[in-house]
Amino acid sequence: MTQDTTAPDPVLAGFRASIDNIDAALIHILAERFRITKAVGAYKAEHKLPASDPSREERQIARLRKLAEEANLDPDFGEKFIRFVIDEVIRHHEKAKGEA
Ligand SMILES: C=C(O[C@@H]1C=C(C(=O)O)C=C[C@H]1O)C(=O)O
Repeated sequence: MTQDTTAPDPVLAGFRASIDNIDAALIHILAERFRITKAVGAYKAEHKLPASDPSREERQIARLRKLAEEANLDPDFGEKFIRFVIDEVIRHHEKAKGEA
């Protein structure tokens, strides 16, 4: 017999309510991070500083991999996620330099 996927499932709905709250928090946290990195981009453009700082990124990634391990999160996933975010920030910084 196939499962009726339209029937309300309060257990699944409870899990999903929590996932929705966590996703909302992630969006707010990311928005706040991009708000501050935008200010960094403007500062770098004004002071003719390079858009990226690979040694800072290396330290961040090492720190976050350790935090991920301690939090029982796959450190490779943690690194991929922060790399994705940082690459987007650098793209914004390069654009800000082009506009300065
Ligand atoms: C935000 C900065 O600019 C870049 C972006 C980073 C980030 O998103 O964490 C880190 C280093 C830089 O490559 C910075 O230099 O601090």
